[in-house]
Amino acid sequence: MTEKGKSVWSKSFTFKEQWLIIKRLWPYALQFKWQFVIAILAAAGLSVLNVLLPRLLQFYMDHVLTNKSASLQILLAFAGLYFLGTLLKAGLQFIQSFSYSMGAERSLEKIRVDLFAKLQQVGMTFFDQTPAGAIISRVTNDTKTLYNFWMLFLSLLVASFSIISAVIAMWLTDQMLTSWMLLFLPVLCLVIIYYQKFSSKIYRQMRELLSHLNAKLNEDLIGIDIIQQFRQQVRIQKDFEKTNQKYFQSRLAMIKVESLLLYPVVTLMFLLAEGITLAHFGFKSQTIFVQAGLIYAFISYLQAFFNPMSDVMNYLTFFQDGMVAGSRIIKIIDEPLKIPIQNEESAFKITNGKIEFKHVWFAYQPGKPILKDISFVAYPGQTIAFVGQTGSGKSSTINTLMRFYEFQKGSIEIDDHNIREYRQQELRKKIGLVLQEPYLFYGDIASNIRMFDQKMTDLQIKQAAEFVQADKFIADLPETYHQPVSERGMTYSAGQRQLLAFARTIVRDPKILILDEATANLDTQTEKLIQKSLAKMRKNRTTLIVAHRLSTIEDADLILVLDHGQIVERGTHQQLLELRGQYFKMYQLQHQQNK
Ligand SMILES: Nc1ncnc2c1ncn2[C@@H]1O[C@H](COP(=O)(O)OP(=O)(O)OP(=O)(O)O)[C@@H](O)[C@H]1O
Repeated sequence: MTEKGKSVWSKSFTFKEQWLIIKRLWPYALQFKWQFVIAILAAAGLSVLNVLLPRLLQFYMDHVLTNKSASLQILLAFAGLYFLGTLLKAGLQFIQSFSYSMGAERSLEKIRVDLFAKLQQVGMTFFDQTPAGAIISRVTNDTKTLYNFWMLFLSLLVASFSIISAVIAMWLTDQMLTSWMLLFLPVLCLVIIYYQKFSSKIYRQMRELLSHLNAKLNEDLIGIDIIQQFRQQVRIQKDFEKTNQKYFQSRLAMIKVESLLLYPVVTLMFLLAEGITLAHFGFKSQTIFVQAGLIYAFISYLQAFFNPMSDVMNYLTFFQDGMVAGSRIIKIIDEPLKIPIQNEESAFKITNGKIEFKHVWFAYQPGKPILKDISFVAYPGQTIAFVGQTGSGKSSTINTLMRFYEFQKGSIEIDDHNIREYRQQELRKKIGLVLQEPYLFYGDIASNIRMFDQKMTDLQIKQAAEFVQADKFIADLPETYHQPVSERGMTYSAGQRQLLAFARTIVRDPKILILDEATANLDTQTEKLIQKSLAKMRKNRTTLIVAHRLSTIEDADLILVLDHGQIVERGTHQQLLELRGQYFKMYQLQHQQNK
């Protein structure tokens, strides 16, 4: 739903907008043009066969069956010919459906790849502004919707071929009756338009309710611990049942509309046309002899004329959806890159790990500075700690150094070179970042340390685990380094997950280490254990630590106290205590709490 409560699915597009969307999606289809061309040729062949086969039967009924002197060979020849024709029809049907679906699926696969590639480049700002659920929906649901949109084109083509060939065949059989049948065309168009309007509305409601159901499910699963803690299960269950019931009702409405209108209306018109045909030939037979085969053939042409209409009606329901899905996909593909630019030609290497912030200003949103005039130097091997109230800008300082976001004023230097002068790969390789909540991937312990770098040896992984003292808990696991990890590693304790994150970082031997509240989620006992690993990791590395618990950073070479994005105090633990300012107050407060 949009902010005004109006659904995105009801967005209407002007003809120009629709044309632009189709024009943008067109190149994806063009890449698989041969699949589509083959499918179209098969569709054309099918429509020709659909009129040739009844013609053959007509001849058989009127000239062979009625001819008593026809030999068995002729009868068999007709049977064989009809059988071959039917076989060819089945073959063409297969080619049409298979080739078109392949082309459609391939083009959608390409769209998904492009979308994913774009998501890797758009930068953090995009993710701040776009909910994860919406992005997942773009890559999965919207591309799936486009499949039906592609199928609409096929159904329109098949219907056009079918109508043209049927009308030609009917015209050659009986011109007057064909003229009457042509009167059905505007009626059919009206039925299609009416059905499309009606069914699209219900379909849209159905989609909204489904996304509502998905969102509910997502929220309920993510917040399951809070739900249980606050004993909200019954309310949540009832809520879910209500949403589910609404969705069921909308599905029911859709099923009713489809069952009532989709096929029966076209069948009804076909029956009417059939009745007119029989009446027409009945009257005609009063004056001239009418052959039975001719009537059969004409009715078969009528089938070819009416049958594809149900498919067109069915797929037209997805037209609006296809437009919405297409426009949203294009929006991501066209999203301007917000990732900070690095000099990818540069050969600079980070060798010492000196970091210098010079009067850095940074804002997530224009005009709202979060970091104001930040300056400090971290000499190689030193540990610098950032402390301050929540929201004071500690993590934002790290975000600018990690180049997740572009800062606006001042400069950041590493080993006396502008940070923009390093290749992104060099920065990512030489700066190790450990966050408060480590993310473990589906796989096993080893793959989570290796981070899918196949060049890394098992020995390196073991050494890294030993270094951070993760080896002890790994040795106790039934499958040690091959113990499976699933569901973001939720079967491991917070401390174990953090040790794995340390091992994963240290195995890459970074020159600079950044710990953003890396021990905040741990109990004091585990934290003490982990501090030992951290002390080893920090040796010979420039380390920036963001911490709430001041006891963990007392030994830092420099402590920076941030307040509303500014450094308000700086010094060692001892110096800051003597200063009796903000740091002193924070220290006293924590000290009292710990007593
Ligand atoms: N991605 C973002 N987009 C917009 N504003 C943000 C974003 N991240 C943080 N902020 C804002 O920037 C300010 C500083 O946030 P930051 O995370 O740097 O604080 P912090 O000192 O690390 O806080 P904490 O100790 O709670 O982690 C806050 O006002 C916050 O609301």
